[in-house]
Amino acid sequence: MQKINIFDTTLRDGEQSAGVNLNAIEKLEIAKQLERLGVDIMEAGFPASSQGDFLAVQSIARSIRNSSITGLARANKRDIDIAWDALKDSEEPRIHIFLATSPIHMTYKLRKTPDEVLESAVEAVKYAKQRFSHVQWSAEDASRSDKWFLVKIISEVIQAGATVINLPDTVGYSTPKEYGELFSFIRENVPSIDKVILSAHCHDDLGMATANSLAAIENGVRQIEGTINGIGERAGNAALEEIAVALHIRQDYYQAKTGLKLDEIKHTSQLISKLTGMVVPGNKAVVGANAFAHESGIHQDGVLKEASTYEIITPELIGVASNNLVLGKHSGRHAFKQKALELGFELTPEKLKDAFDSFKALTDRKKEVTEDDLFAILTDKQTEQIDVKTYELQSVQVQYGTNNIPTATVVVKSPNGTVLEEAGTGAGSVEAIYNTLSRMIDGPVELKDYKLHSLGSGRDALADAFVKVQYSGVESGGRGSAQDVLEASAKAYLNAINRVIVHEEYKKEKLQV
Ligand SMILES: CC(=O)SCCNC(=O)CCNC(=O)[C@H](O)C(C)(C)COP(=O)(O)OP(=O)(O)OC[C@H]1O[C@@H](n2cnc3c(N)ncnc32)[C@H](O)[C@@H]1OP(=O)(O)O
Ligand SMILES: CC(C)C(=O)C(=O)O
Ligand SMILES: [Mg+2]
Repeated sequence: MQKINIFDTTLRDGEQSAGVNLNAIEKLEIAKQLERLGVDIMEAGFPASSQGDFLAVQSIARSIRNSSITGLARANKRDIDIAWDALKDSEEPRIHIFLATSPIHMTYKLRKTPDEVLESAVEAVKYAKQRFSHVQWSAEDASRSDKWFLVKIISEVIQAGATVINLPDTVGYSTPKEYGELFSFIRENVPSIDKVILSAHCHDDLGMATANSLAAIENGVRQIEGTINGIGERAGNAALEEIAVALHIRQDYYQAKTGLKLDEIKHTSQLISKLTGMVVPGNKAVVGANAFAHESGIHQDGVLKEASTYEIITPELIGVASNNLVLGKHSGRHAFKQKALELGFELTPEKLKDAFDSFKALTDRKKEVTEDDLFAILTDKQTEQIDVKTYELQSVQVQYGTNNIPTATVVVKSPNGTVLEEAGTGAGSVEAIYNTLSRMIDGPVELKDYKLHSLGSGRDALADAFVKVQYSGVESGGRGSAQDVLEASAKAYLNAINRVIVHEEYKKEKLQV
């Protein structure tokens, strides 16, 4: 059975999804979960792209021990130097250098001749090799590149010291047959190809990212790149959970496996969805809410008689509903802590106490506390920086009538401890709250996006609100969950502002060290 290395780029290419903006604290939480999932390599970011990304990559490189950490760099010395500074404390520092090789990218974007691109690639790999023992080189837009040019440049970067060669389908243009043949061609024509690991990196513009990745495996690729939930630039990257489960279920066909702990998939997917605000579609393969739901009579009849009639994947395989510990009004701290651990949360005693208090408050208002509810509470606590003073919602009240102008009265504790109270109106209840809150915040806030959905099912399901605001020169996303949609909306708005404040403090603290 061939082992396939999983290279997760949720924190780099995944974060390139339009509207997604994770701060360093959230990135570290995701990295810890990716480590639990068992990814072999984690691309933590693009250190030269911003100070925030540099700090995030550095903190991940210093904290994660069971996955290799890498960072992206362009083919220039500055990006490589910055990547080294961010990654040098990791267990096994590795760098990912990319440079486009297609005529269209070389001519119009890089404005370089093929010879100049070849020279830059070789120079960059040689330079990186002076520090990094693992150097991955990617031929950006490989699937639209001239194959003989690829043979030439790959041969030379291998000679310069590259240890992994990645041939991305950058714009999701390739078909499975073509993409597989590209790898066969390279394997046949680059004499030194056995010295390196070949990697595939697919995008989903034509909906073929998973199929293309699997075709690459059939043609000798030993590393697959992708993201959880398939998030990423434009239509996204290949969804790693789909590839890992496909290899597991169709071991008979592929004769290959990954080292992923498949029962961590659901938790990882939920965490990433919650922190990025990118909702997983119900019909999404493997992790969608309906992935194991049988609706029609003939299917239900078949499943009742013998599950394998319509069920090729069990929910337990990916970690859904694996235990019976039900939490409610009468549960205590021990059961709560146990449940938190089962859900993959290791909270400090202080945060665990806060989470327990929120859970108890919820049991007073809600008959049944579901795993989705617990997940929301625990994620909020886990990513909260309790030592930074932020805005705190104390109360929100809205008067609404079909013939009245909605009016909100909001009480908020500001970071300096002052309790502020304001009232304001809006075209709707949420707008009334947001107009009021914006007057209470120090500095202008511009609302860019607002989304609301329910967590789980049932009439007392929690509301989960997601907003995007522009504040202090930064675009920031915020989340809030509560039983009431208006409270969830108010919390999400303040959370977006607080994330900017926390991140500024985090940067100040890290840059002083
Ligand atoms: C396929 C991918 O996913 S690639 C990764 C894409 N990810 C990102 O771009 C996210 C982060 N990016 C950023 O924050 C910014 O683009 C930065 C900080 C990296 C660069 O910002 P700027 O210096 O303002 O440059 P800008 O983004 O406008 O243009 C990119 C420049 O890099 C050059 N470039 C692009 N790819 C490469 C490469 N692989 N190696 C060297 N130079 C490159 C372009 O030709 C252009 O150079 P020019 O200024 O001489 O024309
Ligand atoms: C940086 C490279 C590997 C990339 O993301 C792509 O080509 O899609
Ligand atoms: Mg990509």
